[in-house]
Amino acid sequence: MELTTDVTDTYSNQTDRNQSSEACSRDSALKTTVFPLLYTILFILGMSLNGLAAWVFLRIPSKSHFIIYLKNIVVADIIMTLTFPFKILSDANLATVGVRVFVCRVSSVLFYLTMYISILFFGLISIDRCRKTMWPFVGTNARRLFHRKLLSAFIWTSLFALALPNVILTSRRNTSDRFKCSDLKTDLGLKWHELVNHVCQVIFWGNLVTVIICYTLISKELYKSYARTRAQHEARQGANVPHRQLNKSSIQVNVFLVLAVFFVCFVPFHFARVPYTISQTRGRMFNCQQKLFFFQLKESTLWLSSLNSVLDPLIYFFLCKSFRTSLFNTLRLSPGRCGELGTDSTSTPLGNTQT
Ligand SMILES: Nc1ncnc2c1ncn2[C@@H]1O[C@H](COP(=O)(O)OP(=O)(O)O)[C@@H](O)[C@H]1O
Repeated sequence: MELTTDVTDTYSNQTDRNQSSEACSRDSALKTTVFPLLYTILFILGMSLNGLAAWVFLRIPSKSHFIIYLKNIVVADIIMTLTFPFKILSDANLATVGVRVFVCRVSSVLFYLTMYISILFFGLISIDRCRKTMWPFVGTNARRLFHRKLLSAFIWTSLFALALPNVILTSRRNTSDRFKCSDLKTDLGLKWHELVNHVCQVIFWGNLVTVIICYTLISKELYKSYARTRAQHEARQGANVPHRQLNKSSIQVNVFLVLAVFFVCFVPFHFARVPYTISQTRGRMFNCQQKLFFFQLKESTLWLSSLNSVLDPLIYFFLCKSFRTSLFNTLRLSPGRCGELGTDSTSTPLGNTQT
């Protein structure tokens, strides 16, 4: 009798575990179908738009800080886009174990590396746009341009050095075919993974504050300049000037493009990342349902971050006049009304730059 009860208990425990591991399996339709489809769209758009952007930027000399930063973002976006096919295959369960290990060890690490490189260069772009707005007549010279190139190399090298241990310390053999990236990490690897995520949170929130401060200063400066121009115009004509209104709204859209991209793409991920990293490194604090929830939240917001690689080319188009001109020349198109985006005198110091 006792034996029967024991066996029944063991059986029901086993069944519970199986049921709960099924309920907690990551292999939902969201992971295996929806995200692979969404990433395929991003891959096609990202390769086309960033390929075109790289081709255009190759024709533009690095004559300003702004262009140097944008070129760095194009390179980061292309590398990020190239990691998507591995993620698609792995998430859709179409990849071999070897490819899934490669995703954990190399391609995901490259993905995050390029994401934080883009975030850092966005911060630098905001500072540069702010400087241009406050001191529009201060130019640059070869020495300063060289310093910006050195700074770019420093950013790539230091983020690479920070991410490299995530590759090296993902060295444990998988014991089953169903494994998570954290299962492949050594104890030190898990600690490093947590540390890197904390550092990356600091990088992100630091840059977000920088972008907000810079664009608030830019908006103020622009408004002053707009009010001045409008007053001069009204003094001359003594009437309302509707076409100015149109220019003002186009300026504001451009000013807030960088901010909007930053908020939509990166803020949700950085909120979701905190509990997910804790669930990876201190697993006992959560049950498997909670872990699954944090994973799905992280994956959904990660897609928004990946969307950044497709939205960046829009930023080049709207904020960089040299890019637009070179693009229209390359495609042998007439700029039409788009040429006006960067020629509005009130917007010259802003993002809508001649550089
Ligand atoms: N901010 C980061 N910088 C560099 N590498 C990272 C970063 N965040 C995670 N990684 C690495 O990317 C790989 C995938 O991590 P993660 O997305 O957390 O795992 P999972 O795909 O299992 O959810 C791991 O090797 C991890 O250490």
